Amino acid sequence: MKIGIVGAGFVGSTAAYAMVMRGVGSEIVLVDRNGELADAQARDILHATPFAYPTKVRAGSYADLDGAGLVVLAAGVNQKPGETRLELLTRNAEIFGGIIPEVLKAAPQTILLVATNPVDVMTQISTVIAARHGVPTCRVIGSGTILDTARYRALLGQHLGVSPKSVHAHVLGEHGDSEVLHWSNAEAGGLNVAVVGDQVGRPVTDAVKARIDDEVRCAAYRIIKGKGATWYGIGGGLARLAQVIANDERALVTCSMLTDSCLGVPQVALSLPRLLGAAGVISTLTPDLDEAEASALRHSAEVLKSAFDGVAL
Ligand SMILES: NC(=O)C1=CN([C@@H]2O[C@H](COP(=O)(O)OP(=O)(O)OC[C@H]3O[C@@H](n4cnc5c(N)ncnc54)[C@H](O)[C@@H]3O)[C@@H](O)[C@H]2O)C=CC1
Ligand SMILES: CC(=O)C(=O)O
Repeated sequence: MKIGIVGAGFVGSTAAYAMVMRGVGSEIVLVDRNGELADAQARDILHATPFAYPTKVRAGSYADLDGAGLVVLAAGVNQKPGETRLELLTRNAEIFGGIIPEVLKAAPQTILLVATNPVDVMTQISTVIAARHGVPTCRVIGSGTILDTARYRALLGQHLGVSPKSVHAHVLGEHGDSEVLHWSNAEAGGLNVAVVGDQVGRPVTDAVKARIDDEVRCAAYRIIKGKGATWYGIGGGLARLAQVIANDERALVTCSMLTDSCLGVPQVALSLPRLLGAAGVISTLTPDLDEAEASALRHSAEVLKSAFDGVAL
């Protein structure tokens, strides 16, 4: 599959590198308004292919996205220290208004995978713009909480002394401050993590849960304070989503998509467990939430809905 990436900064270039390392895609085209940057990133990543897979990597224009099965959107501004994702909305919405028609002119059949923040609202904006070009909702996906879910699994795995690959736990709702860690059904080895914690002598106490919640929810703020931006986690997450789509895996992932109704909040893009394959999102699962989790997810949906409603499109 040919993959386009618009925005060759930290996130876009790391996604391309992670795709090359995983052998995802046969060709990757990097597009950026800074053509010199896109060209330099493409050359640098191409030079890693002998150590990975023989992917063709190059910089290009929008016209070079012709025939792409997937286009990742990672263009726009990122957060400065202390800034929230939602504070980026006005600037990035304007940028997407220009980018999406160009992408769809070259690749009308593509799946759009949005990474730019605030990713859920940007996904909803992209869905509205793409619909004007005949693109169905299921082909406009946001990376959503793929990254937060990875952070949650990594930290839970670390606490339990268990591989994060054996931990099945999800972050739902906004990729952002109102996100919901789904504790009541977090599992490892088919058992609730609370039971696993007791059995391996590493109890998942309320204090442990509070620490993991804080580390997941505030991860971006802390990393941005230390190094200015985040890129490895999301780069890995975008490459994994691309792999699921390219291989028609029908994997269950937490990603964002415009959703008809979430706990009574209509027409909002947010993350829920979704079945993903070559055609995009095939179906969405309804998570089994306790009362507090349901209330937190409804609040998250309301935050996102109100942010989207404030955008002029
Ligand atoms: N969804 C997620 O989990 C994550 C999302 N992000 C978001 O990804 C976005 C990109 O972040 P970084 O790569 O760190 O920023 P960056 O500044 O390194 O890269 C952004 C790139 O977009 C390009 N760009 C800007 N306007 C453009 C336009 N109109 N057309 C083409 N290219 C354009 C810039 O030239 C720049 O190279 C930000 O919104 C950031 O918040 C970052 C980390 C995780
Ligand atoms: C920047 C961002 O969205 C993250 O690292 O979660």
